[in-house]
Amino acid sequence: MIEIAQINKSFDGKNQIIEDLTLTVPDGKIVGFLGPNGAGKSTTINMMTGILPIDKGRISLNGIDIEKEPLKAKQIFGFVPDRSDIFLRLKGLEYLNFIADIYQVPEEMRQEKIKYLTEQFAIDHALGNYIQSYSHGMRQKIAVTSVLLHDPDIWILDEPLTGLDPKSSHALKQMMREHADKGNTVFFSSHGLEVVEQICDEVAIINHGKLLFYGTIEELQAKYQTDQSLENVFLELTNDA
Ligand SMILES: Nc1ncnc2c1ncn2[C@@H]1O[C@H](COP(=O)(O)OP(=O)(O)OP(=O)(O)O)[C@@H](O)[C@H]1O
Repeated sequence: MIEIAQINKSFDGKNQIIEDLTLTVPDGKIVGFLGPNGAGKSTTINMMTGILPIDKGRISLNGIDIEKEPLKAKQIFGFVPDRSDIFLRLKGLEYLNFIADIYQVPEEMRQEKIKYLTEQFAIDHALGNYIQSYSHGMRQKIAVTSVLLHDPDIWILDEPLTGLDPKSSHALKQMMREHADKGNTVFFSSHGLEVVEQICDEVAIINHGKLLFYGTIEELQAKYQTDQSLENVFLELTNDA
């Protein structure tokens, strides 16, 4: 579970980028995090993962405060950022072993996870090559693999499906479903409303750093008294004009 309680963020001390945002992401569900460009999704995720300090408010992951106990909190979540900066001069397998060392993943589990994940993403054949030689999609896949190696309870994914081919995208969506069905937390940001409609149990919509809606798509439609697609409701909800 992720508990975000009244968080605020400003980069210049004047403009409030995130304002009194409160949101609880429950276990056992896939939750989509939506908002137009610049709404504050990445800023929120960066605070959830301890990359950015929180001006006011608090965030806890499975009850562990990200600012008070950052190392403990970081052991229980896996984070795929929107842009993955990975070590291009390492070979795929070297990189995965490096990350597995950091998280102290036992040898047997490491082998098993690397085999399973890289086969799912069809990059198992390329693990002996330098990451530098990988395509954009392959780099994304190795980044996702590295994040899932230590089997984190909470998955936080910033635009995880961007750049993945249909087969790998399908595999990742399936993994997200299985992970949530086991009672874990999956939280991901996306601009792909069709994907969100397809796999999310609930959605959180923000604009200008404020939460506009949190609930199921059916609840969203009921609230706005419409049976329109998520895309249409989203456009209406985030239309500033
Ligand atoms: N380091 C920073 N310094 C100053 N302003 C920033 C910084 N990072 C983000 N912002 C501003 O904060 C606002 C929210 O940005 P953020 O990246 O969180 O939005 P987003 O919802 O993730 O957008 P996108 O969908 O385009 O990725 C934007 O107006 C952005 O310009």
